[in-house]
Amino acid sequence: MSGSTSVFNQPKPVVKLEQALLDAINAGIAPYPIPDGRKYGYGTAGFRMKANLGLNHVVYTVGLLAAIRAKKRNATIGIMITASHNPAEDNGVKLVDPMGDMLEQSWEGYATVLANTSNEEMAQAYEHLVNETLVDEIRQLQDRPANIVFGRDTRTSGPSLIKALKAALDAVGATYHDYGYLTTPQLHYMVRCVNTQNTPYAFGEATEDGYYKKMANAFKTIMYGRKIHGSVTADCANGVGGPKLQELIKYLPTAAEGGIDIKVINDDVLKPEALNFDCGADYVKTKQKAPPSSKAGPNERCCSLDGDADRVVYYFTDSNGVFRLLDGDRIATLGAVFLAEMAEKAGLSDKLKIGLVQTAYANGASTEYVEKVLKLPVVVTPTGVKHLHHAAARFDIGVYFEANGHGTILFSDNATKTIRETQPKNPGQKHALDSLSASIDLINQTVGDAISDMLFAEVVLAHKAWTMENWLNTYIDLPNRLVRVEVHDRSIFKTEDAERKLVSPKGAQEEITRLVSNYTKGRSFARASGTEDAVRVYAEAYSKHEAEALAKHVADVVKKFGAAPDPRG
Ligand SMILES: CC(=O)N[C@H]1[C@@H](OP(=O)(O)O)O[C@H](CO)[C@@H](O)[C@@H]1O
Ligand SMILES: [Mg+2]
Repeated sequence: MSGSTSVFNQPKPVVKLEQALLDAINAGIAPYPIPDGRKYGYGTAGFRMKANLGLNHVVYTVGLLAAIRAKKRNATIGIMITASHNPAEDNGVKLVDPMGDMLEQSWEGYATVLANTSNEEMAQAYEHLVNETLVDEIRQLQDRPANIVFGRDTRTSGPSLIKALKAALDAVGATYHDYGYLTTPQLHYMVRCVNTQNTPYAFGEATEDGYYKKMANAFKTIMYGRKIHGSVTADCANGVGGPKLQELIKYLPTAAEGGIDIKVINDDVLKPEALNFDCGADYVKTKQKAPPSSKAGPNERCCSLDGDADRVVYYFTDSNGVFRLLDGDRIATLGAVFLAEMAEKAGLSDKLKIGLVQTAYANGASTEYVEKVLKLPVVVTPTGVKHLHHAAARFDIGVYFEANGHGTILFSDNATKTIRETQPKNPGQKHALDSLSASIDLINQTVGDAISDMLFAEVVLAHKAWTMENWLNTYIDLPNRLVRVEVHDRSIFKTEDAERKLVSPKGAQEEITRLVSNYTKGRSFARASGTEDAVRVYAEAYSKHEAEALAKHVADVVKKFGAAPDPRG
């Protein structure tokens, strides 16, 4: 992109990099020009697009940025190549920061600028970026090693993208480890393990074997003396989660040994076009039905992962043949019930502040259940996992989930220390402390992890001896409706109060508030999507009919305010 480097504060480099390095950067990117007219943006989920629209150019620039970020943080940085629940022909790339969290938001802009830089300007842009980000420390930092680890999902475009990535890392002399196939949360886990090894807060062994062992050991500890009833059918979206779950199963005790019977379906990674097709978490959540391939009978426990295994939802067909979804809100409340109960049994209720974090899309009945029945605080944040993650980190035990099934549970350093150092006074307290301690290891705290979340849900159901019906009956979801409205320019829809109120266009919120007041238990909001060119309208109310009517009326308000300007002026 011509002139792209002008966004950096320093128009002229303060420190000149060696010509050999700049030449290597230019030579490396030569095979990967930006196709005409393409523009890229680092969004909620990194860069994501049809793989053949210049994604290898983008991946190369992500490699360059990762090297700079690794020097800046003096730590290993992760890169994941995946397009999650998107169709097979898409792919994407995102960066993972040292503790296994998402790239710091202030660097997303650098990623976008570099991705939009033309091949001719790449070395110069890299030099500018080094000067911009490594500022005063530049002389020492430039000489620091840069270490990167990366993995990918099963898409056919993966190998060529990895080739572009390696070209970038080789050009700037970074060291790296290629993990091959990994789920997104496994890559996050590896990054945290690498960066914490030989420290008092070591996260684990940075290998797949280490990941499975840590999870399996924690599972055995919590399961002690409990029994999982029946089997769970896990739909793996024909993605990388399939083989990885199969691998984990080898480490887990079987049902006969007091363990778990996981029936893996949709785990065909040899048919690339099958990925996320008519299966997976996104299919089940948006279509509100089981994948057609599912053979599960009435009341049988099922769950679906997405293509990179960072989301999971549960479901079953009840005795009347009605499909019942237990989404992220349900997994969150299930986790909260268990952890609050264990904290109480461990005598730590006063010491551990447990809270739930949701977005405005969480069903109002789940919020009411947590606040009124569980008597735990609920915080609402804007959409996007990074917002939830940060809010959850403010609790001792912070449970966060998006309704779509992406979420995890965070334990603060204080909580971990308290749980691990409290001396039990009786067997009951010991069991509760052991269960809490094992939960810390079972849950992948770096990011939502479908496999770990699934095991945790299974363990909690076993502890409570709950059937799917029992779980469903903890509260009754308010009927709801999500509508997508296409408008002339979605950027005029600006919100406040965790996206629950529109501040612009002027007058729109007043109309929505007036509409909502006509409905029993009515709640509705409109916000611009961060991932699609549309405004989303969510509505819930006491009855299905009312929820649908409210959604339609609010969508009409959005259409009216979002209509194209009158061409006659
Ligand atoms: C209503 C909804 O499900 N929104 C999704 C969707 O965001 P939007 O900004 O609404 O397009 O994609 C995000 C990224 O995957 C995910 O975090 C979020 O939950
Ligand atoms: Mg995903």
